[in-house]
Amino acid sequence: MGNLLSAMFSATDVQQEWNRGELWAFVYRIMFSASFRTLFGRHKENKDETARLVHSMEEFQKYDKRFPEIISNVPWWLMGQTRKRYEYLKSMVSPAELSQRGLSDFMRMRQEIYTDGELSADEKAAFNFATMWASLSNTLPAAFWTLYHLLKDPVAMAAVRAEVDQLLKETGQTLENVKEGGEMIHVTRQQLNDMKCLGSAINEALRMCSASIIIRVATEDAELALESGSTFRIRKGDRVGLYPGFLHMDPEVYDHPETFKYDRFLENGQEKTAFYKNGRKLRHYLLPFGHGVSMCPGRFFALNEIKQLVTIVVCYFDMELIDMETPPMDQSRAGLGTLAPLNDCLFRYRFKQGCL
Ligand code: HEM
Repeated sequence: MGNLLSAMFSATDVQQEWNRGELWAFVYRIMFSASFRTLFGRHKENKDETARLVHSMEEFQKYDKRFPEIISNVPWWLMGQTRKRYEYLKSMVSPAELSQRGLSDFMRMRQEIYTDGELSADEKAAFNFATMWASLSNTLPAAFWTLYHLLKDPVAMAAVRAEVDQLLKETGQTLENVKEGGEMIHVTRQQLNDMKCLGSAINEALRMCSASIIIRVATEDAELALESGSTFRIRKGDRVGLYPGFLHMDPEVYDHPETFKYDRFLENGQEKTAFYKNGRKLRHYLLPFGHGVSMCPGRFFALNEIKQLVTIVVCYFDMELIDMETPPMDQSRAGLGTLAPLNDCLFRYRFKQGCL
């Protein structure tokens, strides 16, 4: 929460007048810097890294734009500065660099796993960068779409605001005692878990924007029977790609799947888990984080971070969309993770009265 708050305050002109900005760029900058600091820690010597982080973010953004080509094995020499950017970003998370930082438990445990093998420093840096990419490139679009849809739907935003208000009251916090440099809001992990309404809105954003292909290698010959009655014969060693996006947009499972319904995953104040297809209750109805042994290990972190972002926005800011037309999703990334908006959208924001 502390990293998000400081990223938020340094990314915004602290004033109570309306500021205009672009929502995707705003979310990107805040979430990049907060996520990086939370996962990889702060530098022990270089306390103020703002300029370095902004540069890394710009390099990451350019690298990530090329990701569909990188994954398709387009040679580096056809991709301009991409290789240089990759090397630079790897150096940000190399073992030597990480030894200078106060790492999160998650990253510390991953470093411990690597020491058991015989990986070179460069290979370890490459694995760390893969984690960095997996965390940022998926969480940032998910955070954007959650905030975008809440800003677009006043009923959804009012419901989330009521939940945040309730949480503040229960812990003796009020917006009046939140002052710059003074007391900051704080929420516990349990409180984040209890935010079912916001959790539902995030699930709904993920349902609509996640487009990962889950790839598995068959370890033995098998036969896959489909509902339609046809069967697929799978040989040992075959790669199987599953695309949950079809399920997420199936109108039989989710009525009006193109519409954002913040309470789709909410039932009597609890998380709704009953979804049906052909009259049968589905065991798996939402798979933005994959499934099984290699299911995303960062899912709790990502969900909590998005909840914290929205909580901060609700507590400290007035925010309104100026562009009301929903931007299309960047389909060039279909299959690779969550989809970012293809173009940015204007919004305006100001600090709430009493927050300065
Ligand atoms: C909304 C945000 C996120 C989404 C939608 C997402 C989605 C996914 C998906 C679909 C997979 C593949 C799972 C499978 O094959 O079954 C995956 C793997 C992975 N994710 Fe995430 N992820 C998110 C955030 C994060 C974060 C924040 C981190 C790190 C803190 C992270 C680290 C990883 C890693 C290391 C893997 C590889 C796991 C393995 O192969 O064993 N992800 N993620």
